[in-house]
Amino acid sequence: MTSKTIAFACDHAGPALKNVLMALAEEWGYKTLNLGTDGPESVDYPDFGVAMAKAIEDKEADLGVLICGTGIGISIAANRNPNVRAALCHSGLTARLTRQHNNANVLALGARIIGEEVAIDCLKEFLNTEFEGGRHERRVNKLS
Ligand SMILES: O=C(CO)[C@H](O)[C@H](O)[C@H](O)COP(=O)(O)O
Repeated sequence: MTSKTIAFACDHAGPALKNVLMALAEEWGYKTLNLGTDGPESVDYPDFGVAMAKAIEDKEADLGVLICGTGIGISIAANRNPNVRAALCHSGLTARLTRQHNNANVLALGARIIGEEVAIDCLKEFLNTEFEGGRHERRVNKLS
């Protein structure tokens, strides 16, 4: 059992995938924080990227998952906050490596780019992988 809280946010391209991933995270013992959006009405991804950044900055969540059509716009928005290292991933391997090397604290996914199984794989690797530190710590420190 983990006491970590994972925040989830998406634009209108992501509610279906967000619900699948949130349910899985809860099944795996994580607390979840849903920052919306929850319906198909068109919204603006920066609003949700910024909401995620605030949740990370305020320590309401330990890690986050962002979803938009490509994962690009919403990760750009979140990454403008210096507390966020959002990584756009398209495979379990990239999700694992961004935890090991970049200490990414937010996983970004493109709901119109990858399928559900790949997204689940990304989430599993992201949540089950620790930062390696060492030479990577020096590089991550230079990001801020
Ligand atoms: O920000 C994006 C592109 O990097 C996302 O894919 C958005 O979800 C997309 O732009 C939304 O597009 P829509 O035509 O308004 O659904």
